[in-house]
Amino acid sequence: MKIFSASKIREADETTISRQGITTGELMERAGTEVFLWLKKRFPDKETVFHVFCGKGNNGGDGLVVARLLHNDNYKVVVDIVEGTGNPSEDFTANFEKLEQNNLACNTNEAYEYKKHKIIFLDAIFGIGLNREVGAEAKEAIQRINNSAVKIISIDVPSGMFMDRKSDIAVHSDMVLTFQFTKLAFYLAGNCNFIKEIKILDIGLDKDFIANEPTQFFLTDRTEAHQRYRPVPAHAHKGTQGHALIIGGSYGKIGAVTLSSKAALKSGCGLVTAYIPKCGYTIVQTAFPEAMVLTGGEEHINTIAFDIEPKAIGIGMGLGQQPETQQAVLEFLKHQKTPMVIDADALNILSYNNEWLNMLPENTILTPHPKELERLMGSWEDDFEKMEKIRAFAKEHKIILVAKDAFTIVACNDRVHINSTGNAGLATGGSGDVLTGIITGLLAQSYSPADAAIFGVYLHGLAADIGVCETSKQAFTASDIINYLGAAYLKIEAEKAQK
Ligand SMILES: NC(=O)C1=CN([C@@H]2O[C@H](COP(=O)(O)OP(=O)(O)OC[C@H]3O[C@@H](n4cnc5c(N)ncnc54)[C@H](OP(=O)(O)O)[C@@H]3O)[C@@H](O)[C@H]2O)[C@@H](O)CC1
Ligand SMILES: [K+]
Repeated sequence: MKIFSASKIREADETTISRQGITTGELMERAGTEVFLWLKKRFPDKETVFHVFCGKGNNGGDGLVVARLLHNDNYKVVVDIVEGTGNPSEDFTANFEKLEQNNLACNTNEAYEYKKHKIIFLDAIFGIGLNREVGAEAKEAIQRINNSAVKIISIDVPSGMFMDRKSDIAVHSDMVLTFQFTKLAFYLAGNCNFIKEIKILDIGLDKDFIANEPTQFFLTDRTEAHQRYRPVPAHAHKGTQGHALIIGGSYGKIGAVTLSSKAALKSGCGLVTAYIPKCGYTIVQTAFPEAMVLTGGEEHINTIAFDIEPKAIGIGMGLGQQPETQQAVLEFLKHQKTPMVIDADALNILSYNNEWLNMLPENTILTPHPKELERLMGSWEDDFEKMEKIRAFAKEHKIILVAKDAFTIVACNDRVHINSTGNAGLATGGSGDVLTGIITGLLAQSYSPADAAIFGVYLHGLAADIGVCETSKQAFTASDIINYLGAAYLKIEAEKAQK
């Protein structure tokens, strides 16, 4: 799914108004109606109290439409107009007047007499139009909302959240009902406390505009993942499903390479060879009998040489950074032409030898976690700068960068893809090793590097989303990601079949 900037969303808005021959007020009525219908379905109990906090712009206007529709549908509605939210917009004023005509008064300071669990706060103070720091009055309203113990639903965006820069204060939403497009700011690490759940409401913006307007940002949602997924061909055999080579491990870190190798095979490739130091030989052969094993070095890898022809290579997991290992990795990378995923210690070795980055084959995939990312490309001021640096770094070195985070980012071909699956259960040792294994396994199955990275990250997160429902987040381990890969594939197959 495309992610547009606030100014592009305004363009979509204007194009829709002109092509569909409607007014801005009619579009606002449509947007408010979608919110109303969603709320009505989710909260059918007419005793529910909706306390709507409105700013004076169009986000506040949306809030007023919702308030009126709820009121006319016999819900209990309380409306507060928040001061210090700019000059009233035309459509805000029109809807404010309609509210009076419908006998719904604002700012009545009405005390709730209702049971607490039936109160819902609707946040319509600011939307995508926030363009300066929030002033004292609006801040107070935001704090009041946040300090409440009730369910908070934001219209379009959590009020106070900037679309293009770091936000210091914003509503902490349980649910954001956002119009037509998801927003980039929702996925940034610094904003993760502001949103628990996102629901995109279709408000019928112009389809041609959405299809044709270019953007650099995409959300890897279900549709996007389905497009990249390649089912196993009916005539497949282990020779056609690709051979993955996983290089890594050192004394005490053989688990990393074992996890990675298992994940590669479970992602669907035909054969897996693990290239490890001799100290891991019995461990890998015993823990993972499906793998073939090659060795180089005793307790750490000191040479990388083999006579097999893998279709993809994953390197770095548990490798260590002994000088001999570093030398072996650099020598190895110098001659590589095979599609490759570089992770962990192999990435660190590359960061100390930055000039090597340009020698990597085009579209080599790098999978750093935040610390490794910083070592590779330097630090960043905020999430927006980080995103921009990632995009530019991938472009400059003609590589694919998989920046692991709560919402993992894949930068390739001057585009940024934000993953939508995964959860805090993935914050566990070895989950990165598993991801590298999955992506290598997909590469071996002839996925393009971009598809392997984007779909691999999605699949990894989906396995965790399915898994934690049975294991809990606390008890979820990297091995569970591998165990639930099958369920993730089955879910994707079932969703595709439903279409
Ligand atoms: N496009 C769509 O798909 C549709 C969009 N719709 C809705 O419109 C929303 C965008 O509305 P919006 O442009 O009126 O801006 P909004 O966020 O309400 O802010 C209000 C105004 O406040 C001001 N202001 C800014 N910062 C401030 C501050 N710190 N402190 C005080 N004031 C501040 C600033 O005005 P200024 O003072 O700069 O003139 C700004 O314009 C969008 O999120 C969605 O809900 C739907 O109705 C229809 C379909
Ligand atoms: K809002």
